[in-house]
Amino acid sequence: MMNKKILVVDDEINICRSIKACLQPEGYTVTSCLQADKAFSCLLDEFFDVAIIDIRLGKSSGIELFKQMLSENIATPVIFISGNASLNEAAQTLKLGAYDFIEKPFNVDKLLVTIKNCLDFQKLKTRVSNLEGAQQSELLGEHPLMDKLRLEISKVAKSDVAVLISGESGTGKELIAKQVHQQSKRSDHALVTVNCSAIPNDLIDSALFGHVKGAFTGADKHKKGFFETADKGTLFLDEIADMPLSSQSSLLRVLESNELQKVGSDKITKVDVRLLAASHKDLKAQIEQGLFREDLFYRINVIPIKSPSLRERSSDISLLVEHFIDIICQRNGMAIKTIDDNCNDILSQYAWPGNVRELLNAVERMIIMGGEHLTQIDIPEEIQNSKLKLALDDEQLSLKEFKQLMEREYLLKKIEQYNGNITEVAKSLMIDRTHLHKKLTQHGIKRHQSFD
Ligand SMILES: Nc1ncnc2c1ncn2[C@@H]1O[C@H](COP(=O)(O)OP(=O)(O)OP(=O)(O)O)[C@@H](O)[C@H]1O
Repeated sequence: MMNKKILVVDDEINICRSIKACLQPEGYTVTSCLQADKAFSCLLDEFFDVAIIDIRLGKSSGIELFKQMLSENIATPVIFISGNASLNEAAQTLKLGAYDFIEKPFNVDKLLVTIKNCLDFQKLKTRVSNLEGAQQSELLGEHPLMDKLRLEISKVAKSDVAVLISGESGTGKELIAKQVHQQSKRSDHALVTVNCSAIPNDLIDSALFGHVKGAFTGADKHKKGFFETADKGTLFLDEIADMPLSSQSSLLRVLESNELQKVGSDKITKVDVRLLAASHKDLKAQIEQGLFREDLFYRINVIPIKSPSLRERSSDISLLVEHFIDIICQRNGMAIKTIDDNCNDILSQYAWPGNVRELLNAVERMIIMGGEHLTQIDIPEEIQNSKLKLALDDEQLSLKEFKQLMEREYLLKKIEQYNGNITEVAKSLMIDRTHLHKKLTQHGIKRHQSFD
């Protein structure tokens, strides 16, 4: 049984009946509607794999219904049917993005083939967008901790259990969730990502479970929640520690029963969702402070995965930098820039509190502001300054080495301050230009393109 859901919208009851009679024996579940407004509320309430809509619906129009669907981001593909529509109207439906148009009276085989092609096309579209997503969501790193992480991902992807991804901010928790989804049997369906900290507390329930029209002030239409959008796919709840306690109870109920009630409704809707969650906060500490429900913690933490900080795998920094240079230059239509080897030493010594996200931003800044060959002076100041702090803390450093290091850092800072203008730098340091050039050679500071 293929169990695909089809919505038929036609104001002639006999057409609805005859389409139902052809589709049901083929394993389709068919819902019929005689009016556009009823059809629209069905589409808001439930997910359909295909909608078959008549262009002329008594007083209303199938094309208007389709426009309403587009404005609500209802992604159900539409096949239009009509016995008396003009060529112009047929062309209009296709232009708006309908999958196909069939003229009435149609033969059963033609309808069945069109539905099957439409379903195949949808499947292909999801695959292509997943593949595109997979390309952008490659987890880079050759450190053994990354090999371990990739192995864990491939194992959990084969199961359907809840996974809790922990790790500092910017370590790639969202990428891990994408990988788990893409490698799982749910990859032909949606991965819905929700950042719980970005939704106001009083709207979380309606965002997750949906609401019906009039459920609260401002609820002027029915709305599907993230759970229903993720039906048959994966729901990734990022920053789950920020979810209020009352919503945590509702979430637990839904996870245990696989059923939900929209806010303001007593109708029960079945959902089939795999849950992934992430937090950079320590959930055990949150439980102790009474901020997170212990029973929910056990429900979402069936398998824990830890995303390592960049500090723990600093040997991966040069590889990440090269990759980011390639993608950022390509994205901005620039020739690929090169980078000095000693930049990697400096970048590897920094603590990276914002992890890979901070590294990505730093490289982006260096590319935008720097020349064709990136050198130490292109590295953002706060990262350079951290080197001074490290030097001060380094008990192995001799006075001579410390003085050399300070001198080098000071020269770089001045060069940046005067945009590489050597005459100005020499003047500010109260030495002559020849002396300054000698110092630069001695410290291996290369001439930047904007030097004089
Ligand atoms: N191993 C990696 N390889 C390539 N890119 C990575 C890697 N880890 C993280 N990134 C990139 O770093 C950025 C931040 O990653 P992501 O959003 O997944 O982190 P996060 O842990 O979910 O952060 P937060 O806790 O703030 O939500 C993204 O642009 C992501 O593509």
